[in-house]
Amino acid sequence: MVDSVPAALPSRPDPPVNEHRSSPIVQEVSTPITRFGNPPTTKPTDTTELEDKPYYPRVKEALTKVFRLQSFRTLQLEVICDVMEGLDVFVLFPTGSGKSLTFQLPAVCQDGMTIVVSPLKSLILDQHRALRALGVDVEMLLGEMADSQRKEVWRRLGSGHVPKILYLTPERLEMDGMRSLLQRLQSSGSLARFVIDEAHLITDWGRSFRDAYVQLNTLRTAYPGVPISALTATASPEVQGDITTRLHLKIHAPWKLSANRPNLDYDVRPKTKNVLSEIADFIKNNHPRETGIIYCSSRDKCEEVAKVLRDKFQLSAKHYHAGMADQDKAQVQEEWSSGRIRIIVATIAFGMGIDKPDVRYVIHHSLPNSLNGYYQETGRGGRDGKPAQCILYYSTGDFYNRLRMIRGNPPSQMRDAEEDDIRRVMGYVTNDVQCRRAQVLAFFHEDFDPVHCRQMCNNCRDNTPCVTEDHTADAQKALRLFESLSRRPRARLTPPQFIAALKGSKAQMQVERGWTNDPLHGSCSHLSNDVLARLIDQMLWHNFLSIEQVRGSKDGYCQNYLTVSLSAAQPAFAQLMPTCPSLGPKRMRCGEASSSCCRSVLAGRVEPRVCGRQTAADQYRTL
Ligand SMILES: Nc1ncnc2c1ncn2[C@@H]1O[C@H](COP(=O)(O)OP(=O)(O)OP(=O)(O)O)[C@@H](O)[C@H]1O
Repeated sequence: MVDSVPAALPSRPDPPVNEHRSSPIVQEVSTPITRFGNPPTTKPTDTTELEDKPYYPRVKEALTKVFRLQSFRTLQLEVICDVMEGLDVFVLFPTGSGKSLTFQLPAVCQDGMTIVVSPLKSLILDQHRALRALGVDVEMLLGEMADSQRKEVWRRLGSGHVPKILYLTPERLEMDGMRSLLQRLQSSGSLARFVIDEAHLITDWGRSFRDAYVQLNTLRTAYPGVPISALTATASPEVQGDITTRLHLKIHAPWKLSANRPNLDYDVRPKTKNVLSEIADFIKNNHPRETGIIYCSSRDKCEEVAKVLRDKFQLSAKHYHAGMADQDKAQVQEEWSSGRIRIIVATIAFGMGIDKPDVRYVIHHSLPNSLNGYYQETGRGGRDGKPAQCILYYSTGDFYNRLRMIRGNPPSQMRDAEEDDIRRVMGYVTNDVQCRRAQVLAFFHEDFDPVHCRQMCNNCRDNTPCVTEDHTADAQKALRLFESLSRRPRARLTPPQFIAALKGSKAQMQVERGWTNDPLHGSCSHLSNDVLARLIDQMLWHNFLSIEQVRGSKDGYCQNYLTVSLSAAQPAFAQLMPTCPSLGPKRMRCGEASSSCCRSVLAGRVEPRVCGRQTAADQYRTL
């Protein structure tokens, strides 16, 4: 069983107030140009101007006295001033950068109530508890609350003595009575603002039919004049546009910081059958006493991995997934947060709202579902600003499993988008040339100069020279041969049989089936098996070919057969250029593919070109 949508999590324990409140991440985010080179997307203003604002003394006092923080992080004050002036704001800051303060602090300083719409019970419980610990007048409305508690909150809301902040899920906002109550509060001037936390879900869960998030598009018309804040760590320009339109935000542009997390080290490794002992060695050698997260794609896998780490490698690991009882989840999360267990092996149900500062590694035992998810999941690491390692293990098998799962659903736009997501992930993991950080950031349409990666990814650390070889013509011949062979009787081809046909094999079955008579049989005999296997993989990941699984009637085992998805004759083919740069101990001359070819990317949207030697950064553009 797989956890696809983050399910409600139990709360985590009270954060102490607060040993990481002036954590080094402040430095990192606030000095991006000098220390990390990558400038924030919105230029910080000269804050002396903002310090002249009439409300500044109140704001500054709240920062130190209520929130017990010493200074603002980059752009926090700018956003807070907009909020104090009753403007809509769209805050696009990376994970762990301190978005919450941009609405919590003004809420404390302003008259009226700020309503915070948040997707997960765990996020709500957590922020509610942390704010109460700071002495802020905050309430929440959750389905799971005791009747008496809920009634008390309703009574407060009805009496006009409203709290400064009210947290609820989007579904609560839709419930009977809530709209009329809020309209009454609005007419009495008691409604200060709506805040939509994790606003990317308006688009994402719109796709997965979380209707209540989509319904937020009526806030502006139902409560005209009430300002809105939208907050997220991840939104492509399209998603930003979608959020702005759906919420009818009146903004000039989002407040944006670079999504770069400079203290995260990105590493991608092929997954072998020894993956668990590799993981155990990595933990024992590098982080024997530190905390980490291991993400798996299914509930069963989480349980299995945690058990092996415990029983075989004597590591302190427990599993966590949405199939567990609330109480068990709460207990595991508490044990991990407090450091009694060091490793949590989880599905993506464990993610949003996890604010443990000292997570030193995040390992993906299976492929993440999307690059967006990968960014969010790795974003749980290093929230204290200190280095954290992110290792992703990938295998073609995991890709097919995910694809099969997606295709198990009826055709829909969402299914297509999910398929697109996993293909992009494969594009990322197999691009072992371009800076990983640059690839991740490019997904968010952010240009990143790999120089500023400071060798904090496995591609930047790898100095092996490489060349690009243009195999478009070979790929086209291969597809034409495949189309031709698959029109014949008994024409099912497995990938090894197809490679053999491309190499011109005279094996008995190739001859018997008449494949050797095809004029294109053997047309790629000049390529090594490795290069051909990679070419076929590229065509699979980019949907020129697909895999059909057939269960054998005798042994019950599944066999993978290739099928055609996109014909070589289609114009889309020319837009994708499978390339296969090869590795060698010395610089390779163009066209010299070594049989140990093991670095390859598919440079999409790049015009086919003659091969030539260039730097990795010149050669590759983002998919
Ligand atoms: N000005 C500040 N100085 C020091 N610490 C801060 C400051 N602002 C926020 N923090 C701390 O940074 C941590 C992350 O803040 P917050 O939870 O608001 O991040 P976020 O941007 O919402 O991240 P995510 O999107 O991952 O949930 C918290 O522990 C918070 O107390």
